[in-house]
Amino acid sequence: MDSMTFVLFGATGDLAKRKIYPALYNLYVDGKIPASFSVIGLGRRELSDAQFQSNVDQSLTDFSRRLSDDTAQREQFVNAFRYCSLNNAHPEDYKKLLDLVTAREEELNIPQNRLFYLSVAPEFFDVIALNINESGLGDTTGWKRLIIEKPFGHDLESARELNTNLSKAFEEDEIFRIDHYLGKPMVQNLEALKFANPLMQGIWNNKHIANVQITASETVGVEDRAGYYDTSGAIRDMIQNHMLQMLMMTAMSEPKQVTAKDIRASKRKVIEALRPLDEKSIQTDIIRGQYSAGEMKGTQVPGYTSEPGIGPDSHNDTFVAARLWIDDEQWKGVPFYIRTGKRMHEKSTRIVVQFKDAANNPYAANQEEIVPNLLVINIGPDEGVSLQLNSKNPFNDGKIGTINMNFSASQKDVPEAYERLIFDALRGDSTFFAHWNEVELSWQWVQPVLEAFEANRVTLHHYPAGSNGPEASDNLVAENGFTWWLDEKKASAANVAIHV
Ligand SMILES: NC(=O)C1=CN([C@@H]2O[C@H](COP(=O)(O)OP(=O)(O)OC[C@H]3O[C@@H](n4cnc5c(N)ncnc54)[C@H](OP(=O)(O)O)[C@@H]3O)[C@@H](O)[C@H]2O)C=CC1
Ligand SMILES: O=C1O[C@H](COP(=O)(O)O)[C@@H](O)[C@H](O)[C@H]1O
Repeated sequence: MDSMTFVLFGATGDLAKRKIYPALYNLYVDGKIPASFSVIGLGRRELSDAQFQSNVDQSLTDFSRRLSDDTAQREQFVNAFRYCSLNNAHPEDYKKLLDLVTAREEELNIPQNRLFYLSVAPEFFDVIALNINESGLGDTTGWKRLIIEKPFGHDLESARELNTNLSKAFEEDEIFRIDHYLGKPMVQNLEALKFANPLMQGIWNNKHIANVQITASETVGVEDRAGYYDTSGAIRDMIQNHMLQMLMMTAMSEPKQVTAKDIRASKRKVIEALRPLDEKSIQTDIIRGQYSAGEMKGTQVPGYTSEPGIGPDSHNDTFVAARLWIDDEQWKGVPFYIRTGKRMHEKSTRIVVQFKDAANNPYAANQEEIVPNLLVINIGPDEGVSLQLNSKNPFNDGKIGTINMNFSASQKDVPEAYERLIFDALRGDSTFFAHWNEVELSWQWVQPVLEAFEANRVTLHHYPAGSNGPEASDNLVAENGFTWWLDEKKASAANVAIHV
């Protein structure tokens, strides 16, 4: 691993303290970052190095998944941090930053390898890249890389504009666009599950698969992010990025080799083959929802429009379900359903693959109940895979019953998504970062939906907090003769479609 300088914009922010410092620390403890490294934290407020180091240390106490007993090691880690007060929009501040970065490189005698991490609001992404370029910070004799947080644009046009601006300062292979779902172990495991097992490889197609369901349900509501979420909604917050990324990872065909280039090429083929939505299919294949007041684990919670910071007339989507079609030979005729929502019954991210029924089922004549074979990939909070099969039940006169073969992947102390992703960026492996083509094509698919939502041309279904979303989402899968698998509890209260 190359020695390097980690330049962190937004070093006094929430993400830095909750995710980035603990991730760096755990990598350090595991010997996964170079012995000689320097971190330069940036923010507008004035802090001394000692104050900054103490804040970093506190964030480890508060958020690290583990703390080493070795206090000398922790001290050494924190000593690598320096702080520089900088306003993202002030070019003169970048000169000061360049001086500090260079001085530290000389002091530590390390090459000019610089990783710039933009943990700041998206409106700063362009201006920071521009200033890095113009100040000379980007003129290194080593490598330079940029890690950029979401959201990558607000719509297709702004994403393209952002990309054009970033590419004036960084090449595509220097840009690491974070989608933290790509850092989740079971999402990363999808390729191995499919391609390292001939059993799966042979049946991963429309001859054997009836439908695929990808769910990311959350129990939390808007929390304290009203300003961001009310202008984003589930469609931008989850569908454009995490959900489409999971769809690409699930549907992609075998890459030539297990390299970033080939995996990304396979993913790109999926998103390219995604059937575009027209006005008619937006009406039939997209379900928009918003939570109303309801009960979560015995506690009454307010509806979305009564949340702090949200106006009573908000039409924002807190739930989206969609039916997608991948128009290629492998997936022709197989519906892919995706859905995500806040204030739902349970926190669960999972992929359920339902296999087709056998063409000839000799047990049908005996009127025995044969259930579909299901492959369930649990992404979180529990991680694992289970396969639902039919089998004779010795305790029930040898009648056919359902068995589940379970593999639980949950382990204590596994690296978190940010840890894996930062480690990959440090070693220049972009496999689990979103390539610009994927981001652009995702926005392209989503764009007509954004416009239809904004013009209020899609029914907004209200679902009670604590339910599995609007009934319309159940109907979406029922139309093809399916049901959402593994929904523990159906909404008891009626769902109401209120207006168009
Ligand atoms: N928090 C989270 O869980 C997640 C966050 N993200 C993304 O990460 C990014 C950062 O989020 P988060 O940490 O929550 O944001 P915060 O609002 O907590 O932090 C923002 C940071 O930006 C700095 N900042 C703000 N304005 C300026 C400026 N003009 N010049 C220099 N620095 C400035 C602030 O420092 P100071 O006040 O000292 O100027 C602070 O360090 C965003 O893009 C967000 O969408 C993505 C996923 C999850
Ligand atoms: O990116 C985001 O993801 C979280 C859900 O992430 P998870 O890892 O807990 O599944 C979501 O709550 C948030 O709104 C969104 O911005």
